[in-house]
Amino acid sequence: MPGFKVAIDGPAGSGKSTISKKIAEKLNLTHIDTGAMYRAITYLALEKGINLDDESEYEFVSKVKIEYKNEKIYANGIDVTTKIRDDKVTKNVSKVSSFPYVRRTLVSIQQEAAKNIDVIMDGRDIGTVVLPNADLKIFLTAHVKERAKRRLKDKEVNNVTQDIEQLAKELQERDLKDSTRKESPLVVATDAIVIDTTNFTIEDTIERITNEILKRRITMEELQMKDVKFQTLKVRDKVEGTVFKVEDNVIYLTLENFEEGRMFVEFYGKNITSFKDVVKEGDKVTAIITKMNDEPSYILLSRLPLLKDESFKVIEDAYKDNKTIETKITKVDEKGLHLKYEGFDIFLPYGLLDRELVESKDTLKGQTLEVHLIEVKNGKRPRLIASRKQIFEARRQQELEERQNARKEEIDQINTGDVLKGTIERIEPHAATVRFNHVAGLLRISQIQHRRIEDINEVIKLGDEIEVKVIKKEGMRLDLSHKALLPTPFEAFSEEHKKGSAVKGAVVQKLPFGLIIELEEGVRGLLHQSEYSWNPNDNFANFVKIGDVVESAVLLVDVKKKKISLSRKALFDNPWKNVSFKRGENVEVKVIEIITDKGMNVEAKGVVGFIPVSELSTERVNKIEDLFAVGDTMQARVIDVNPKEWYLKLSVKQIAEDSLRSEYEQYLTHDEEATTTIGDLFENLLTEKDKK
Ligand SMILES: Nc1ncnc2c1ncn2[C@@H]1O[C@H](COP(=O)(O)OP(=O)(O)OP(=O)(O)O)[C@@H](O)[C@H]1O
Ligand SMILES: Nc1ccn([C@@H]2O[C@H](COP(=O)(O)O)[C@@H](O)[C@H]2O)c(=O)n1
Repeated sequence: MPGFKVAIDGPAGSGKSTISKKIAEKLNLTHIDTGAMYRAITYLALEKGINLDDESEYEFVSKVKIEYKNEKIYANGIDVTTKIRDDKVTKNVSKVSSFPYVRRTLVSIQQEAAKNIDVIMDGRDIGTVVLPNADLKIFLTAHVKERAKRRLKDKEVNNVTQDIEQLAKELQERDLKDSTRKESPLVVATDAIVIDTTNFTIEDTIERITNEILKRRITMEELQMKDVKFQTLKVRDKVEGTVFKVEDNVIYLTLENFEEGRMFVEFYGKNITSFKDVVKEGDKVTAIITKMNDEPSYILLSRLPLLKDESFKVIEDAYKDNKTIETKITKVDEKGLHLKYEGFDIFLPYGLLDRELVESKDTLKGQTLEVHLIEVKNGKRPRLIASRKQIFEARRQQELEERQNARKEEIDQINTGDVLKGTIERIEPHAATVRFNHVAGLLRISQIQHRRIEDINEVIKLGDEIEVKVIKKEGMRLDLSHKALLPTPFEAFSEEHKKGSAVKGAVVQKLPFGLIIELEEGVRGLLHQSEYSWNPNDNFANFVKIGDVVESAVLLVDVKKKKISLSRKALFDNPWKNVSFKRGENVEVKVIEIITDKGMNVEAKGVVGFIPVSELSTERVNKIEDLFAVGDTMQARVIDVNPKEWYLKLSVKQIAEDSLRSEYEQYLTHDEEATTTIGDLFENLLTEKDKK
C-alpha cells in the first residue's frame, strides 16, 4: 500500500516543521523533517573539519545513519537534536545542501523513508523532487518580517537575543541561496496550495491543511460506493462499531467483523475534549478507518470525514431553508470577512455586510456573526458565500417602524399653540429644522424674529436650544415660530416709550393729513398735521421730504391696533399760549427781519408780529433799511390781532402821529391867542406832507 503523502515546502521560518509535527500527531502521520537531515550532515561536516566548499569531501554522507526516535534526531547514533540548531550549522547548511551529491543521497534516503507509510514531510524540494506524486502539496510562506519575529521569539525563549533586522537579513540570505541553487531549488510546485500564514495562527493553518488532507483521503464518492460489511477492512472504509471501553480521551470499539478499533477524542468531532458523558459502553458509532497498522493491532477510527458531510448537509439545509446561522469571524481582509461554520470556510463580501460593521471591521476577528447563506456549492473546495443583507434590512425596517411609531406617538401629543423646547438640527438659508425628540419642525427665517433677518446664521447656530411655538400642524408637519414668543416691536416700543417721550424717525410716507414716521423697524407712527406745529402758518406738506428725520413726542401707543400717534409741536412751547394783546395797545418790539419794500417782522412779548411799510413812519418810506436795522427796539401799536391765527399787526406810524398830535395840543394850550383849531392844524400838516 503506497500510503498517504503530504509534502510541505516553504522558506525558512514559515512554520513548516511546527505545522507538520502537529498535523502528524493529529492525523497519525509520520513526520519527516528533511531540513534536520541537511543540518545533521552540515554538523558532521563541521565536526570532521572537511573543506565545506569541496563536494568530493562529502562522500561520508552515503554512510551516515540518520534516525528519529522520541522526537530526537540521531546521526550515526549521536543525539544531534540541539547541536544542528547552532548558528554555525545554520550559516553553512545552505551551502552544504547545494551540492548535488549531498542532495541526491539525502533525497533517496527520504524517499525510502516515506515508502508505504502515511507521511507528512517538510523541506524545500518535497513537492518538486522528493515526493512529486504526493497526495497533497502545500507551500507555506509568510512575510519575512513576520518570520523573523517568530524566530526571534523562539530565540528569546532560550534567552538568546538578536537584532530583528539582522535576523530578517539572515533569513532572506538563506532563502536566496536555497531558491537560486542549481540542484532542486526551492520553488512552488505547480500543483501546490500556497498558504500565506502572515496573518494566520498556527491553529488556523493546521485546520486549513487538515481539511485539505481529509478531503483528499476520503471523498464523498468513495464513501457512497463502500459496502464495508464482511469485507477485509481497509483505510477509508466506513464501519459501524460498538463501544466496549470508554476512557477520557479514547474509546474502544468492536467492529462488525470482530476487529477492534479505537478513536481519539479529537476525531469524534463536536469539539469535545472528553468522552465522559458523551459516549457510553454499548453505544454504536459509525466512523471511517484512517489507519490499519496501529499498534497493538487496533484500527484507528475517525468520525471527522463523516461529520464533514453531515456538516455540509447542515449548511445545505440552512441555505435551502434560508436559515440564520451563527458563524465565527476567522479573518478580515480587504475584500470581506472569512467566517467559519460547522468547520467550513464561508466568505462574506463587504457589500453584503452592515455599514457599521464595515466601519469597525478591524475589531471583528474572533466575534460571532449571524448570517444567511446566499451561495452554496460543493466540490473539492466548496464555495460558500454569506450575506447580512437580509438581517440588516430587516433590522433597518424594524428600526424605521419603531421610529415612525415613536414619531406618531410624539406628534399626537403636540398641538397648535404648544410651546416647546428643541435643538437646531439643520440650517438652510431660509429655514431651520428644530428637533424635539422623534419629531422635528420647520422654523422659517421669517418666524425667528420680528425684525427682518439678512443672514439666518447670524441669529442661530447648529445645536442651539430654542423655545418655539407650534403655529401650524398638518399631518406630521409642524410649522414653528420663535418670534411668536417674543414681544412685538410695538410691544417693545410701548414698553420703552411712555407717553410724552421724545422719539426720532424718518418720514416714510406723506399723506394729505399728516406724515407716517418710521420710529424703529416695523414700528410706524402718524404725525397728524394738527400736531406738526403751534404755528398755524407752518405748512409741512411743502417743506418736509420723504426720508427727513423728524423729532416728535409720543402722544399715544395702541398696541392692539398697532397705532402710534405723534406730536411734534408738543416738544415746543406755544409762544401765544400766555400772551394777550389789545388793539391800540403800545408794546415794545424788536426788529428780527426786514422784508424789503414790505415791512418788518418784529418780536413782541415773545411772539412774532408784522409792521407793514405803510405803518413804519408818518413820512413816506423809500428804503426800510435807511430807517431800521435788525435788533432795533422801539414802541409800536397793536392795530390788529388774532391769536388763533398767530396774527399780530403793529404800527409805529400811529404812535408817531399821536406824538405829533399831543405836541400840537400842548402848543395850543400855551398859545391862548391862537385862532386855529386842532382840526385846522392837522389839515395843514397833512396838506404839506402831500405836497412833498
Ligand atoms: N501561523 C504560524 N504558522 C506557523 N508557525 C508559526 C505561526 N505563528 C508562529 N509560528 C512560529 O514560527 C516559528 C518558526 O516555525 P518553524 O520552525 O516551524 O518554521 P520552519 O518553516 O520549519 O523553519 P525552518 O525552515 O527555518 O526550519 C515557530 O516558533 C512557530 O511556532
Ligand atoms: N528539503 C530540504 C530541506 C532543507 N534544505 C536545506 O536545509 C536548510 C535547513 O532547513 P530547515 O528547514 O531546518 O531550516 C535549508 O535552509 C536548506 O538549505 C534543503 O535544501 N532541502
